[in-house]
Amino acid sequence: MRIDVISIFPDYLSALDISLIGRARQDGLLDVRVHDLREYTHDRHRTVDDTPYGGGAGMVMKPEPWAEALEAVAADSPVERPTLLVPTPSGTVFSQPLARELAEHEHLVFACGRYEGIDERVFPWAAERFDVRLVSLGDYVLNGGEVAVLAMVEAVGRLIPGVVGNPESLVEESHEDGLLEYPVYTKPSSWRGHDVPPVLLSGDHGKIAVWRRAQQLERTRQRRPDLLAEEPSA
Ligand SMILES: COc1cc(COC(=O)c2cn[nH]c2)cc(-c2cccnc2)c1
Repeated sequence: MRIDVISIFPDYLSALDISLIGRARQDGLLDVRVHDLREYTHDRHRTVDDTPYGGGAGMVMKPEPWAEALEAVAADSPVERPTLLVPTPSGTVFSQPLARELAEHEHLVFACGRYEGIDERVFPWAAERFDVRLVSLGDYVLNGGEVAVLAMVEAVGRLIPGVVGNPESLVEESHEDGLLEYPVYTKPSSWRGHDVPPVLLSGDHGKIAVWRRAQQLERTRQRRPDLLAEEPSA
């Protein structure tokens, strides 16, 4: 998979050089390229933003640098229509199913917005060449999309075969089956007056599986009842 990230703070993405994603890049499983949006400006001050039409506080990212950066990325894309992902509070919610879908794509391009956002006209313009997805990581506002991109690249990258050493560890995990994960424990079995639930020391794998599923349901009921909400019957 090829991943391109466009940002005015490319160094923010240096976390992609280390750990799991860094190793996957060294192993040739991921081709990650980070681009400085300012390389696509032509004025002395390398301007990427301007005041908002209609007034209001803050600044808006100019469309032209984005168009030139996206054209450059599309020019040597391995596919006809790369997927353009734009982290924004006004996007559809990112999820494990979406991460699984994106892990099948050949070329992902991430646009990191800053300021109050990107000129809205960039998205219909980009839609001629890209499959444009505005994606939210949650109902809060960050100063820029970089942190969200790091999260999404990790969520998607770890699903690519070979990136995670033991693919078994990808099966039983939070949200994979729509429920929160069960509690986990390791040695010592008694720690500062807190003991590991005895069932986990029983060696009875059937009972352990039942206990774990019950824990998942209880946790999900307590912390994320929305995940259990019944789909409205059609
Ligand atoms: C592309 O346009 C953006 C992107 C971002 C960065 O992403 C997030 O904040 C985010 C992504 N999932 N959850 C939060 C922030 C704004 C923004 C909007 C209003 C005021 N201030 C900033 C606009």
